[in-house]
Amino acid sequence: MGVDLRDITCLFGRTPAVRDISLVVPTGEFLALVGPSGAGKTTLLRIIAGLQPGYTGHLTIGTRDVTQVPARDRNIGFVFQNYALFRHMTVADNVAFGLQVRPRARRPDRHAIAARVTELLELVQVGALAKRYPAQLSGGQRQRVALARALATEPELLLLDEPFGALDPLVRKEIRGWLRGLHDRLGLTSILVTHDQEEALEVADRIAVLRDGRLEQVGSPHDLEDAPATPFVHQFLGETVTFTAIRDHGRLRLDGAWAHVATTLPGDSDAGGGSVLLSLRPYEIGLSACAAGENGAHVVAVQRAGAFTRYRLAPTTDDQADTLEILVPAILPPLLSGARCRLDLSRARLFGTAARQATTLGMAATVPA
Ligand SMILES: Nc1ncnc2c1ncn2[C@@H]1O[C@H](COP(=O)(O)OP(=O)(O)OP(=O)(O)O)[C@@H](O)[C@H]1O
Repeated sequence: MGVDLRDITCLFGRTPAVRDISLVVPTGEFLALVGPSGAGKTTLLRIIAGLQPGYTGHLTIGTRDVTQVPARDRNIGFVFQNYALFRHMTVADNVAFGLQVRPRARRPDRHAIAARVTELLELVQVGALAKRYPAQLSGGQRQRVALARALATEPELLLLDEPFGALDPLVRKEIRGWLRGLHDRLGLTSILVTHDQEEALEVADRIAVLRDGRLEQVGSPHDLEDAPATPFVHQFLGETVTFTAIRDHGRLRLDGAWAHVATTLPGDSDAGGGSVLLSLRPYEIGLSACAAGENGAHVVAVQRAGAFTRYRLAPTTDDQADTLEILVPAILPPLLSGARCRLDLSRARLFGTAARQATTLGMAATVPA
């Protein structure tokens, strides 16, 4: 069941928690909602769930305008981090609960409920734990049971708010891969709120980045990495190294402390002036030995970091304030501390001050540098 949000705004007092968000989540998609704390992720999820009154705009789930439809009639499954299981009920009773509280006309009989519970517990791989109480389960098992409970009423839309937040990283990694498989097998539409960018990049078809209640960008992990709409999106999804450059008749030149360092820069499709932000992942910067007479960056420190070598570089021998750290695959011949080198920044995304457009080298390569 797809979701269509149109011009959704939600105020708490006079403070907007969600501002004018329009977003379509097609049937079958796995969407991750990410953003800093307070960005409005939970509020948006609660609006879709029907748990958040007082918003404006239009919300369609499937083909139904549900703006005025209460939560219990939306046929949605929820799993929240703190959505504790009922402690006094067994695992099986917890999962059966959603079916048992249905009005008599829509409630399956006792045998059908028992069969459904068995099927769901098998599905989430906790079939042997049906008679246990929540206190007798591990965190990962509890979240699987919470998921089985959410799926009991056969929702077509699954909303997950930090469902794995309390789990240790290894269990978390395993359970999210498993959740993605379940989503595909059951043909669900899922929306996952997460603080964990890696989790979002790993499981989601598309990621919606929220900031201050606004939708900053929505796209596939690939889109967001290759063509982030704003520096914020690029920085939010991973570590970055940034430089400022000046636009000068279709060419770029670095500004500030790095201006005189030998550098290969990306092409620029904008022939105007002004300054540009160059943003790269630390492992996207290339290092090579300087040509004779070139003014290279200074290698201040070299340290092996797993599959990478971590270099600390400075623009001059006595500038310690502007150093930057980059990662280079450790299989490349190492440069020694004290060496001088040319920087290859050609993989940078460019963010113009006016247009806020991202350009990758691939997109800009048709324009002579
Ligand atoms: N019931 C409420 N009353 C007043 N303000 C609220 C309420 N719920 C949320 N807010 C505010 O709305 C904004 C968005 O909150 P929300 O919980 O949606 O953010 P979030 O992105 O989910 O944050 P987190 O990642 O920390 O959970 C925040 O500024 C928050 O303080």
